[in-house]
Amino acid sequence: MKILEVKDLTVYFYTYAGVVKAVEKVSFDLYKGEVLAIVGETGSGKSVTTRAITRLIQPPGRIISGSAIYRRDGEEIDLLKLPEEELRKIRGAEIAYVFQDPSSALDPLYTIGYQIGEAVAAHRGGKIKQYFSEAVDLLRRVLIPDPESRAKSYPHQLSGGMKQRSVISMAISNRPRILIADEPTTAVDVTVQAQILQLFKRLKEEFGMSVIFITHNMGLVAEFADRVAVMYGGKIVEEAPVEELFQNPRHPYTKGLLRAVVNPLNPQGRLEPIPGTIPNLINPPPGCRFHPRCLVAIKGKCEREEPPTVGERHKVACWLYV
Ligand SMILES: Nc1ncnc2c1ncn2[C@@H]1O[C@H](COP(=O)(O)OP(=O)(O)OP(=O)(O)O)[C@@H](O)[C@H]1O
Ligand code: NI
Repeated sequence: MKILEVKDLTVYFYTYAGVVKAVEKVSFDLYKGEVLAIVGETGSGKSVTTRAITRLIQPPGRIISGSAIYRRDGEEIDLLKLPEEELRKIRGAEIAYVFQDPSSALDPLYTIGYQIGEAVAAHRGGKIKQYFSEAVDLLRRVLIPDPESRAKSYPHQLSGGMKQRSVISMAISNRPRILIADEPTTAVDVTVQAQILQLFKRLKEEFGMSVIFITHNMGLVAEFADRVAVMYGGKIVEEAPVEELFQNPRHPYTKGLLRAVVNPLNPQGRLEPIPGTIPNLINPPPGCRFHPRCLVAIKGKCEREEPPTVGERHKVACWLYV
């Protein structure tokens, strides 16, 4: 069952240098209870896409067009058209985010327990104090040792990994239906990263939460994702179940990414830049945005016309498959 259906999402940034076409006609689905990974080089539009789902785009950015249909109890809600007041009730509660930098999500002046209580109270009402024991419970859930005393700690008293887990416990405090984790793992080492994703997996199984996670680490994708969307230059170029993508990548860009991963000198499977530079999104290449870097581009075609997306379970946008 689809819980979220993003269609033709387009987001531009109006800068002095020109209009940055950061995300253009991006479509993808999220199913109930699945983990969808979004991968792609820096600047490919992963964060902008996921932030736009609940309209977390600040000026000079603007959502130009598209829809984001959120399905809840038989209801269909277009998040891009919902009045801000109603969207605010969904954002943070039903659709929660964990952002790149855990420190920026925590207030140094308040204890962790207080801040988690605050997150709960914001959506359920009542006094922050009454949620303290729930905060301790949440910290236990994200495997923080000695949660009673941790709840009384201030952010600076915690390690990076602990801070990240505290932020996650805030994000899951209202049992979101969708959790969006934007590189939740860069602040911590790989073992902790894997533990956190393991935790998401458990939450997904426990209460059917759907997860979108953004990462540069293909090892984590292979281990934790059900499906993968690959972004390049503001577009999704390929989308497939995870085993399918690893065994049978179709887009030349995806193939390049995966070649970089099986490199034994790169044991953690981090994405390595493939030859060439990421496109300028003020003047993106015409046709297929990847064509200037593509070793198998079809002359007279790829630099002229944009490839359509074909396929059902395994989607690809490349002229080689049309
Ligand atoms: N405030 C802004 N002003 C102008 N351009 C922006 C702004 N925010 C994002 N962009 C542009 O939008 C594009 C997509 O950025 P985005 O942050 O979504 O990339 P990303 O895939 O998340 O990269 P990373 O892996 O580094 O996090 C980039 O070209 C970026 O320069
Ligand atoms: Ni990002």
